[in-house]
Amino acid sequence: MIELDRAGRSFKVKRNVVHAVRDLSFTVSAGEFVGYLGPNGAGKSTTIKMLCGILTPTSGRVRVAGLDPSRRRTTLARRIGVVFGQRTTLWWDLPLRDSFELIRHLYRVDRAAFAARLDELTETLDLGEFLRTPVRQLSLGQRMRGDLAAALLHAPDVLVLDEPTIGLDVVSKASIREFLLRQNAERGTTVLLTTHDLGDIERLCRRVMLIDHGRLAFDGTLDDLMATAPDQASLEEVVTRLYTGTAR
Ligand SMILES: Nc1ncnc2c1ncn2[C@@H]1O[C@H](COP(=O)(O)OP(=O)(O)OP(=O)(O)O)[C@@H](O)[C@H]1O
Repeated sequence: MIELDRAGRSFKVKRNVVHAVRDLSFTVSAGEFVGYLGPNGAGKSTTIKMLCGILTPTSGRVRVAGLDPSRRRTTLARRIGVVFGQRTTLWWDLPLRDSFELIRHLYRVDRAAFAARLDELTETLDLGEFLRTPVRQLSLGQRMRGDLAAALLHAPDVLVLDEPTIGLDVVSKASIREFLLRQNAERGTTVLLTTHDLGDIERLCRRVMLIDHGRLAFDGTLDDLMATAPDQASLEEVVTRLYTGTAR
């Protein structure tokens, strides 16, 4: 479902070249739920932007649902849902329901399919109480649930999440995690999750990829990841060792 073959992306900054992502190869199969970890500045957001076609790779090849994201961005938009936890894709002054209606038009979702999907998402994400509330009046947790619904209204095959639980309290996090697990298990949605919250990884991901300085530093199961450190180490300790290079 997601395929990177020696993908790279660099940026020219004044006279220097920043290699945000280099020589990155991995495959995510349909139905997988994969955690994508890495320290600040490792290249996670750059990877995600290449996956949704916002950035074109400067080398190598990227495919999502068989499509070249930067060339087929509009076609791909029907197959992929993206949530950037730090930013909203909703219209700030509009009631949540109106944002969803605009998204229905943008994605040309059939009216009946949209109504059914919205009912389902309203129930599973518990949106009923604030569907008529302008987005700017929503709490962070409510807004995040709205953003998740917006990313899934067109029933995409792939969901890419960039820090979807950032700033949320434990109860809101738990309900979003529960929702994502169900979305993956019941609908078979492929999920790539970027997060600095290791609780998200422990609760949701069987497979973990770790990127550091733009390169893939680990790709395996959560158990394999834990096995890189001595017994009894917590996930936080394991990841810290990898980030600081003591395990390499
Ligand atoms: N548009 C840009 N122009 C120049 N440099 C960039 C640009 N976008 C990203 N970079 C650089 O590329 C590197 C990777 O950045 P990226 O945002 O992908 O990291 P990240 O892993 O998402 O980090 P964080 O966890 O802090 O969000 C960083 O050194 C960053 O400064």
